[in-house]
Amino acid sequence: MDPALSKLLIGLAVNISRSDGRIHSATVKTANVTKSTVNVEWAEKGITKGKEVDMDELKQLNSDLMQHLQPSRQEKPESAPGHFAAPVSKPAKNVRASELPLRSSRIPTTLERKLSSSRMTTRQTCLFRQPGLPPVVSAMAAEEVLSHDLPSSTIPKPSGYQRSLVSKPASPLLPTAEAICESEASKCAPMGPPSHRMSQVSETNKIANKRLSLARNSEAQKRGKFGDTSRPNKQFYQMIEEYRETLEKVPMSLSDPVKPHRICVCVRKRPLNKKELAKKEIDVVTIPGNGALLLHEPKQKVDLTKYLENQTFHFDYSFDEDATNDLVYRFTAKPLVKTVFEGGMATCFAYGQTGSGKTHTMGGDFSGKSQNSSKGIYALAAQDVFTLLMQKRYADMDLCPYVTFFEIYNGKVFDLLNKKAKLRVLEDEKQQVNVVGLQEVPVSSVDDVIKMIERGSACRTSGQTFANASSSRSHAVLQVILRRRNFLHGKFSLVDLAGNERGTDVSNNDRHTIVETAEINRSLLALKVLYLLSSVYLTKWVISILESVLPAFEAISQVSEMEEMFYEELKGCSEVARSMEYPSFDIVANLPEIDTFMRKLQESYQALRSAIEVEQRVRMSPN
Ligand SMILES: Nc1ncnc2c1ncn2[C@@H]1O[C@H](COP(=O)(O)OP(=O)(O)OP(=O)(O)O)[C@@H](O)[C@H]1O
Repeated sequence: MDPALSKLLIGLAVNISRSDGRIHSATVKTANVTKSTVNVEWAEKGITKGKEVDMDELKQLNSDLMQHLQPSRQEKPESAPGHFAAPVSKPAKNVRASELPLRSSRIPTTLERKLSSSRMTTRQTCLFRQPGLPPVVSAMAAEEVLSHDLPSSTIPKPSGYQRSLVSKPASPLLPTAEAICESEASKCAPMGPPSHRMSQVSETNKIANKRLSLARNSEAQKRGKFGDTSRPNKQFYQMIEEYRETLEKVPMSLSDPVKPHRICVCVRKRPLNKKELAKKEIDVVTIPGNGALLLHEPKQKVDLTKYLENQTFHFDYSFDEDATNDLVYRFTAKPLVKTVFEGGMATCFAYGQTGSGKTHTMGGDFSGKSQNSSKGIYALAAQDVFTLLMQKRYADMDLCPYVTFFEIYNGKVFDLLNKKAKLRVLEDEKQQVNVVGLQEVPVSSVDDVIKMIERGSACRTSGQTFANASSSRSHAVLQVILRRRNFLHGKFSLVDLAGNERGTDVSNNDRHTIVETAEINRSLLALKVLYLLSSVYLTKWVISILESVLPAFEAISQVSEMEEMFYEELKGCSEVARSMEYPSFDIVANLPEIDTFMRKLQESYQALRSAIEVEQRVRMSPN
C-alpha cells in the first residue's frame, strides 16, 4: 500500500463488510503499509468493535471514495475541491455518499470464501484499545452507526436491500469475530486527532460525545445483564454471551426432514452439569443449528488484551443442549432400522470424550444414578424393530429377532449377557470374523430388550475419570440381529465407545487406570485410522490396509518427531488388529473432524483455566 494513501485513509469513515453480509460504516484507525491492511473501528450496541480489513476489500467496497483518494492530490491545498484531506465535514459528506452499500456488486470477503469452501473455519477477533474521545471522523462514524441502529442479530434478515446482497447461507452465517474492548472506554487513553480538525468540529464532537456516553451507559447495563461479579473470567463469559446474542439459532425439531445419508455424522452438545455450574465454568460451545457448531476459544494477546477466536465446525446434524434422545434418534439410528430389515449390516456408534454423554445417548437418560433404559437409542431402535416386524411386508418374512450385548475391555471381549464370560474372536473359513460363544438371546418385545440392556449395563466395566464419576471404561456393543430360518438376515450394531482422555488429565491416575486409558485411546485411534483409510471393517481389512500405508508413514516419520509418534501409534494399531481381539462391526465416522473439535475444546478449557488462575493471582496480590 502506498504510505501516502495510508495517511489519507486514517480517520476516514469507510464501508466495511461483515461476514454475515452487512455493510456498514467504520472509521479507519491505523493502516499497515507492509500488510496492506487497515484497522477499522465502529460502535455497535454501545461497544466499540474493530477488525482488520484488506486494502483490496476496502477498495472494492469504497470504489467511489477511492477514486478521490489519490495520494498525489495530498500535496494540493486543502481547499481543493473534492479533496479528502480537506476539513472534516468533507470526508463526512463523502462518507455518507460512499456508505451506500454496493448492493449488486458485492464480492464475498476472503473470510466468507473460506467459510463456504472449508468445513472448519476460524474467525479471529481483532482487538484494539478503545480510544476515549474519538477523533472527529470517528465520532461521525459512530454517530452514523448509532443512528442506523444496527439490529442485534447479525444474521441478515432477508428483507429490503439486504436480500439482494446475501444469498441464503447454507448454515447460519456467523458474525465476524469482533473486537470487544477489555477496558472501559473512560479508562482508555484518548487518541489525539489532528488539532486543526478538532477545532472545526466541536459541535459535531459534542453530539458524538453525548452518544458515546449513552453507549457507555448501555454497556454498563449490559454488564449488569450478564453480571455476576464473582464469576471467574467474567470478560470471556460476557464476550461469548454477547456473541451468542448476535446469532440466529435454528434448533433441530422433530418435524425437520431426515436427509438420506450413506454415512451420517452428527454432534450433540450436553448441558453443563451441576459440578461445572457450581464451578461457574464457561460454556464455550454454541449450536446455531443447520449442522453447525461454534467453538469460542478464549485467547489473550501478549499485551494481555483478551479476544475470542470463534471456529465453526460442520456436521450432518448438530443437536443443542436441549435436544432429547428421541430427537437424536430420529436423525441418526432410526433410518438404519429399515436397512437391517432389507438385509443390511448397520452401525451406529457414539464417540466422544469421557463424560460427554455417550452412554446417556445410547443407553438412556440418567436421573441421578439410575438410567432410564427405555429412553436411549438402544431401546428406541428396538422399539422400531418390533414395529416393523408387525408390518405386513416384513411379517411374512419369518424374521426372528435376537440380542447380543458384549464389551471390549483392555483388548478382550466379554459377554455382558452371560456373566461376563471371556470370549474369543476368530476368523472362519469364509474369513468372517466371529465372536465365538457370544450368546444370542431371543427377544419377543421391547421390554425383553430393555431387560437385556439393563442386565448388560449393570455389569459393564466402569470406573472414575476426571470428568465422569461413573465412566464406562469399555466399548459396549449391543446388537439386534434378525435371523430368517436360522440364517443371518440383518444386523444392527449399536456401539457406546469408551471415552477418551487426555494424557494431562490422567497424570494422577494409578497404574491400572493409566494402562486402561492407554488401551482405550489406542483402540480409538484404530477407529480414526479406519476412517482415514475409508475402511468399514476392523480386523483383517485393517491389517492389509495398514500394511499398505505404513511405508508411506515410514517416509513421513523421517520428517518430524510428531509424525514419528503417529507412525508408532499406527504400528500399534496394526498389531492390535493382527491379534484379532476385536469383533467385526462397521465403523465409519468423520472422526478427524470430531477430533479436531474435541482438541480445540480442550485447548479452550485449558486457556480458560489459565486465565482464571492469572485472574485469581492478580486478585490475591496485595496491590
Ligand atoms: N444431553 C444430556 N442432558 C443431560 N445430562 C446429560 C446429557 N448428556 C450427558 N449427561 C450427563 O452427563 C454425565 C456423563 O454422561 P455419560 O456417562 O453418558 O458420559 P460418557 O460420554 O458415556 O462418559 P464415559 O466415556 O466416561 O463413559 C451423566 O451424569 C449424564 O446424565
